[in-house]
Amino acid sequence: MGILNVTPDSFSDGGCWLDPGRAVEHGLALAARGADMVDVGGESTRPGARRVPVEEELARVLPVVRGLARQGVLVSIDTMRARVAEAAVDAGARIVNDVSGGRADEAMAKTAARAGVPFVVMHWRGQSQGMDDLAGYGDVVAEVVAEVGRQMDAVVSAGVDPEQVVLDPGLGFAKGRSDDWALLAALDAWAVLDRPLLVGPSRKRFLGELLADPATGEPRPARERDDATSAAAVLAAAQGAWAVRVHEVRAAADAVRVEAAVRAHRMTA
Ligand SMILES: Nc1nc2ncc(COP(=O)(O)O)nc2c(=O)[nH]1
Repeated sequence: MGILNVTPDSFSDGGCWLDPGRAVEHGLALAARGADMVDVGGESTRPGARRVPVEEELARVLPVVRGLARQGVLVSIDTMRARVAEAAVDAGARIVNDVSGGRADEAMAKTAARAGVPFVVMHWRGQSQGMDDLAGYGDVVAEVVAEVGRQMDAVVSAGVDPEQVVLDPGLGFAKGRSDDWALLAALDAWAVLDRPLLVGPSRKRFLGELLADPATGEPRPARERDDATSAAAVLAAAQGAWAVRVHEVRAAADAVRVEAAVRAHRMTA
């Protein structure tokens, strides 16, 4: 899943694709470089981000969703708003990716149900302003899986077809320093929910901290975390992830193809 943030303030690529024409070009480039789908988002979800008015979010994403869908790209809409999801599906989006898993907008689950498209339910504990202090787990893997399981039950009871649900551990969302690593190291724990898993490690803080400058302790800059992202992508693929959400598609797509080749060889050996 290639990331296409049409925002001025996303943490690693904010402002690059605000022009719809450039955004569509970049989405096509992501598809050409190996993305099976392109995730279009019009509202940054980085910690501390302020909400964007719905009209502004619509204005940012709809021309891009339309332009990409028209060219045959499988488009996912990254939004917490039912109204944006509905308009994006009308414009050709075929997946609804809601980082709040239907919790930020009570109309979202019914909208996703009506749209009849795959619905990503990500682990989320609250809006970006206070997200970091919503961390705090005893057993992060067990608790996150349980919380997402409950959220999946909630959207299914609102009418979403369980077969359409995709789950996501929400790396970087209400997670402390070691939580992201614990989750990435134990994706097999999600098998209990028996749903495809989307994982989003790309350029995130836990990678930056791992790669911090030994002299200064400064985290590696976000744009210099793509190699680590590709490594995380392989580890997710090796644990059976359905998809990995990344900025630098070519590197990650090539890396997971290596993993698939090794896995295929093992099966035939
Ligand atoms: N399903 C899903 N969607 C997401 N959307 C935005 C971000 C934040 O990263 P960005 O600002 O680089 O898009 N991360 C996720 C994620 O981990 N999973």
